[in-house]
Amino acid sequence: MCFPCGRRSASPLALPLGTPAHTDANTLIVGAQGRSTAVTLNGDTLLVQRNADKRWPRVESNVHHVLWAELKGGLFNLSFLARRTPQSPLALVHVSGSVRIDDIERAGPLATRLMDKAYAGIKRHRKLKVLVNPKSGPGNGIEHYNRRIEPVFHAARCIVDSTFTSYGGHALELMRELDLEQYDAVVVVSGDGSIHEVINGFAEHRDPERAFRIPIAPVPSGSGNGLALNVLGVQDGYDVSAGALNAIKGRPMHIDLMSVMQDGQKSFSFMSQTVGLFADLDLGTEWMRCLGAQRFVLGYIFGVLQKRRCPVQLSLRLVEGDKRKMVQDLNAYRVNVKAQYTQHSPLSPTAQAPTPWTATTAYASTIGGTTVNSSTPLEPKHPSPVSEPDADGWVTFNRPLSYVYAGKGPYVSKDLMQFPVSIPDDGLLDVVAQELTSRKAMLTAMDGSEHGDQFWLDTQHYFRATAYRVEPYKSNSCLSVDGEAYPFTSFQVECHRGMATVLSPVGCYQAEFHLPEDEPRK
Ligand SMILES: Nc1ncnc2c1ncn2[C@@H]1O[C@H](COP(=O)(O)OP(=O)(O)OP(=O)(O)O)[C@@H](O)[C@H]1O
Repeated sequence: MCFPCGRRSASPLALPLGTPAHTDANTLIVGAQGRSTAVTLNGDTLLVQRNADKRWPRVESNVHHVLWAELKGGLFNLSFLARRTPQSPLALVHVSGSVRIDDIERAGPLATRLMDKAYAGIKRHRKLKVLVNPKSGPGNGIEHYNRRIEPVFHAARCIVDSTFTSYGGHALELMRELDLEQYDAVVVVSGDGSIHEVINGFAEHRDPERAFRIPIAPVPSGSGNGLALNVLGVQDGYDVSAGALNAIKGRPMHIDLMSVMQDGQKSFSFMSQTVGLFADLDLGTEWMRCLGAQRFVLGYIFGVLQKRRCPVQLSLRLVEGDKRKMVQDLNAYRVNVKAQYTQHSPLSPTAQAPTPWTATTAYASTIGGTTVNSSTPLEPKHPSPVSEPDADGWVTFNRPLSYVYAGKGPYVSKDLMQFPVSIPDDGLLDVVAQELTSRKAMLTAMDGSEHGDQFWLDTQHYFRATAYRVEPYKSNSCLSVDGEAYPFTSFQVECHRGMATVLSPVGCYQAEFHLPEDEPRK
């Protein structure tokens, strides 16, 4: 019999006469006549047919979505995640019932085979520290946790220690004191603000190096959910069940962190820092939190109509300024990481993710916007937007700005792939300097921003750098770090290679970005 999430099985019963026998060696009939369920494992495909369920009679899934399978006291129990349609979120399905006496000998080995495949190389019974932010996004974190996340952990027999955060800064305090022996991963049911706190809590831990080796698993319940989108991909980036599955089955992946030095204080950022238009819209739309990600779109339109100049001086320690080369580096990286990422690397608190990425081709040194790498002899079409480098290799951006947006990870929200060529662990951060341009051009730039199309705009200057500095020449503006408000004073950011760890289903950011087939947009 199949039960929706939460209901428990019937007691083991001898099946009545007349129950159909199993149809082939890979199929097991579970439950009593009339309400029986056929469970078939064929390669990696799990098929569950439950004729009594008129709404969802045929459930197909991948064996990697199996959370648990066992034969216990004559009952066959199976829990897994499946999609009702290819676009649906993952739903929890339970099958539980007695098996025929004749089939008992096959039921045990089938359960073992399901579990061996489902957890190949992955530790079972993960010990999870779960943080739930009740206030993130539209404020339904607790409901999501109780209805859709905790039942998945329960089905996978995880050992869960959960805390609902009570105030801003609570997650940071908990992570600062975290007993590192106790957990395999920290699961964060929130948006990016609570992840920012977890990172900074680890940084303040008495053993920060070990704390940063504890992988973070984002479960999206905020507005932007940048980390969840980058780790889970666009389809699953807003699916709390996919986030829970990644907490149970994901493998460690290194990510770079960025230190933000401001007024003698150091903090860490995992996603982004922005001043100008995007900081104003991020921080100025807090009151629209109930709208979820839509608040960013409305904030952008409002900001463009105001057309304010971003009052800062931007300097960078530049490594690459050739957009085409960046796309080529990204795709070389993706080929490499997919080959390196083993499906069977085990997860334990001390497990090592694959080593941080080293570019196979040396980075070009880029001066004044012109790449001086002999393999990509592109001539600049326009006067350079940056100065000649000083003795320490710093250049200064010399055009009026609408915004500066810097960070790691392609998506900052579902509607904006701001850093399409970002690589998780190469020690470089991406810096976007958007020139002040017409309102029409800025509104048009929204078109395709979910695919990163704005990357190709001539007025969008895109740099890869090891560090950058922002010096405001006015005081009345905003700085947003990972979506959190910071003082609007001078700051310098440096990239720290592979410093933190996240759980990932695939070992790299899940976002495709390629060279355009036709000419880039102007
Ligand atoms: N119980 C609470 N009451 C008030 N604020 C809280 C509480 N728990 C956590 N917070 C704070 O809520 C802030 C916002 O949370 P979060 O970033 O998770 O959501 P969001 O801003 O909607 O999502 P995103 O950052 O993805 O846009 C965090 O900075 C965190 O400090």
